[in-house]
Amino acid sequence: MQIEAIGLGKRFGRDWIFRELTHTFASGTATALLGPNGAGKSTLLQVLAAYTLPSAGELRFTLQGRPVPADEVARHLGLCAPYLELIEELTLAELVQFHTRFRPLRAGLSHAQLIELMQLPHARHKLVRDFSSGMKQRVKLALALYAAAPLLLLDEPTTNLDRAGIAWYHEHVAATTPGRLVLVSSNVEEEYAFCQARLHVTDFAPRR
Ligand SMILES: Nc1ncnc2c1ncn2[C@@H]1O[C@H](COP(=O)(O)OP(=O)(O)OP(=O)(O)O)[C@@H](O)[C@H]1O
Repeated sequence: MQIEAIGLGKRFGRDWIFRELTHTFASGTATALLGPNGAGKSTLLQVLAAYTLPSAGELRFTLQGRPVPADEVARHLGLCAPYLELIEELTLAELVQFHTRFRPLRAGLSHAQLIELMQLPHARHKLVRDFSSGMKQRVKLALALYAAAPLLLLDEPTTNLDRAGIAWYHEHVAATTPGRLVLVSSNVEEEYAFCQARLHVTDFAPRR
């Protein structure tokens, strides 16, 4: 997947968050979207995911040389974000079953193997509601990382992870990101250190 942003802008009411953002996010690259709290990292990620409409400019999505309409981008992405809720009434096994019906796993990976990769086989029949926040984050990350999706979007990916969880994140990022277009919204260096490119949202902040 490649995303081309041309003169992209987003505003809420009268406040522009970013403006005149022109950038190509090339297939096979990982880019960190950086900036202080409130700079607009999550907003930019959501606009680039075609979750939120831009207020100005244009986005072009291309997959293997073919244009992808914005309303089809969701089918091609794995997303892990704090605002993405897990279905808490399901057990982990049920959640994986449900989620993978519309977001299949990469070829050859079974549900049981994914739950092993999460290091949660002991919790497979436990309600997600009763998971710790770190366990929930590992579930969210694994579902995104191991989705058969050419676009991977990670918003504050190490939220709620302890040291072991962060080591787990690094291991699975290394295993799953090559060849994909990856965008990481973050202000924690260790969660975006693997990214080859950096984009500072504040470089596109309008003058007030
Ligand atoms: N739906 C919305 N309506 C109005 N304002 C919004 C909305 N979503 C975000 N904002 C505003 O846009 C600005 C950028 O928010 P955003 O969450 O994108 O920043 P961020 O860089 O991801 O911040 P953080 O590091 O704190 O997560 C903030 O001022 C926020 O209040």
